[in-house]
Amino acid sequence: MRTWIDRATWRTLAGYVRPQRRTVLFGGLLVLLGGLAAAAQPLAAKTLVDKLGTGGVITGLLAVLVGLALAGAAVRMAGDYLLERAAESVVLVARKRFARRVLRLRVPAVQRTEPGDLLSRFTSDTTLLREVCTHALVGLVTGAVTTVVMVVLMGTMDLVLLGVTAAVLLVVGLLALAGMPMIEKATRAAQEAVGETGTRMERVLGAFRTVKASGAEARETRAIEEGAERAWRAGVRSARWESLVHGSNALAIQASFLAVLGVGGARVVTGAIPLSTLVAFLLYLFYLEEPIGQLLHAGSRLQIGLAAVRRLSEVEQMPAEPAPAGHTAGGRDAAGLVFEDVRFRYSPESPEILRGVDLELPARGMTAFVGASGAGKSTLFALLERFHEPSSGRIRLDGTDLADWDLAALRASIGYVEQDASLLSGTLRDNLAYGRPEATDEEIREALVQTRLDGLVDRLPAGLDTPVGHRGSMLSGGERQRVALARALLRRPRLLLLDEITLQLDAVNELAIRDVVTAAAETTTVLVVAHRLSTVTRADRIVVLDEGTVRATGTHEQLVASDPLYAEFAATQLLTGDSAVQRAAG
Ligand SMILES: Nc1ncnc2c1ncn2[C@@H]1O[C@H](COP(=O)(O)OP(=O)(O)OP(=O)(O)O)[C@@H](O)[C@H]1O
Repeated sequence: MRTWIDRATWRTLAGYVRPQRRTVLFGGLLVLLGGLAAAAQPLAAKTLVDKLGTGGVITGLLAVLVGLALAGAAVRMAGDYLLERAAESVVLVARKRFARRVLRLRVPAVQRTEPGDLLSRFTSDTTLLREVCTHALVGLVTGAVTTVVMVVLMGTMDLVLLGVTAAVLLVVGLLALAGMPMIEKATRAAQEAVGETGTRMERVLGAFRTVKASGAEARETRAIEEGAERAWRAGVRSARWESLVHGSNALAIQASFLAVLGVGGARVVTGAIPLSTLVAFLLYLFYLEEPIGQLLHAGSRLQIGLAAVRRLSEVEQMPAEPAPAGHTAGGRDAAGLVFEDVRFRYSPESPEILRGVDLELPARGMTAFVGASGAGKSTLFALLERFHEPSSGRIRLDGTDLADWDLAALRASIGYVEQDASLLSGTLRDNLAYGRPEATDEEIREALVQTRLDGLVDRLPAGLDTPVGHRGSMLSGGERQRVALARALLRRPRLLLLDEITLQLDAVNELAIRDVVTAAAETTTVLVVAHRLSTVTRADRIVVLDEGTVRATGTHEQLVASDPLYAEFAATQLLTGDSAVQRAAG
């Protein structure tokens, strides 16, 4: 059975339980002692009945019985508490491990997943671990040990009756073995459906206005409801198998009871066993229901947990970036960059996006990348951040291959403003200081003035402490861009990557931002993806990308004179808007 031999799943499970092993062991021992105290009760009862028959004094024995019951219950309670505590800790460990792993995942790995699904694994699947790692594992051991002890004790009393009992119990065992994998399968299906529902929900919330503007509310509601119903159906399927497995226990015990009563009664009549043995045997049968129930419950919980562990370990096996080494800040000077025959495709099946990029960029100054949509401009930036690795060729920063840089040190050198500048929910201050939490108020204010956001901050009700909403939805597109630029500048980068940041800005702000970027280029290596003529004419050099290769490099004037295709591109595709900028400047 796949369930029992899947090594990765067991390894992950063991990883969650290991930190709690002492508590689990001790708690399990207490539960076991409680079970054994219960197991001793029928024996004491048998002696009591025997004593009653011979007219002996029973007060001492009665005290032992009460003492056993009380001590058993107390020990059991303490054991249960310890196991519950360990169970919560197991969930905590799983959540921490999951969070650590997710944040270290490589960008392409995350791009292939759905955030809603990852979220459901983080919140829902980890919760399913609560019982599996403690109660289920302990239940398996204590249930098995108590059952064996009881069976041995029953065997010492009468082997014939034990044979009758064993035959009936065998049926439960077979039923349970058949049902267990079905529980795991149904649980996994239910959790997968929960993940799909989460994905669908995240899709809606991520584009809430588009959903409304497209009138897609009913369609999306139906899709989410269908996912929820699939989860319900699988959950019910699991419940059906669980109740079958658990219910078979009571049925088997009752059937054993009747069989033992019949066979045992006959044996008492023939004098093969005394009445007290039959009474004790029947009592054992009833006590046996608990450890067997424990075993079955543990087995089914284990199946549910294994389904969850399997989903969590799938994420553990996704490719991750190396763990951060000691953070080395690197130098402060502008960075020199060299691309050597860089080729790249997003996946083995996808077309080659960069097809041999050769480029040498000096430290300091602004380089503008221009080219048709899809030429690979943003992809080049993604390679610099090492979100992806080149398929072949090398990129060298300050003479060192990017692959040999400590990832944290490399990223600490870079300020990156993406095409769709992402803000995080939180306050404006959180967003500005995100790349450099230790930035002082003075530095933040300076970055605000540079990016012309000081006026906005003065207008906001709580100034820098105003929440910006989910993904910055309470700011305008242009404001988001400028916050992202201020955030990048605050990092004091050696290499500033700006992906189409002026597109959403009005003339006044564009002019201001251009000045900031030009000033930054005096001390920093600035690479911009440019769509405006005004940006390229200010650049120290322009790199024309054409279908993944460098078509030409030079200044605007040089390229207009030497490259008819660039001249045409500049005339038809670069946005001018210069008259508005000039007016603003004037
Ligand atoms: N994660 C991805 N997986 C697969 N293909 C991708 C991925 N990201 C981008 N692409 C493809 O790679 C090509 C280059 O994309 P890139 O974003 O680098 O272009 P660009 O020059 O920046 O274009 P634009 O000016 O429109 O932003 C495009 O054809 C795009 O469809």
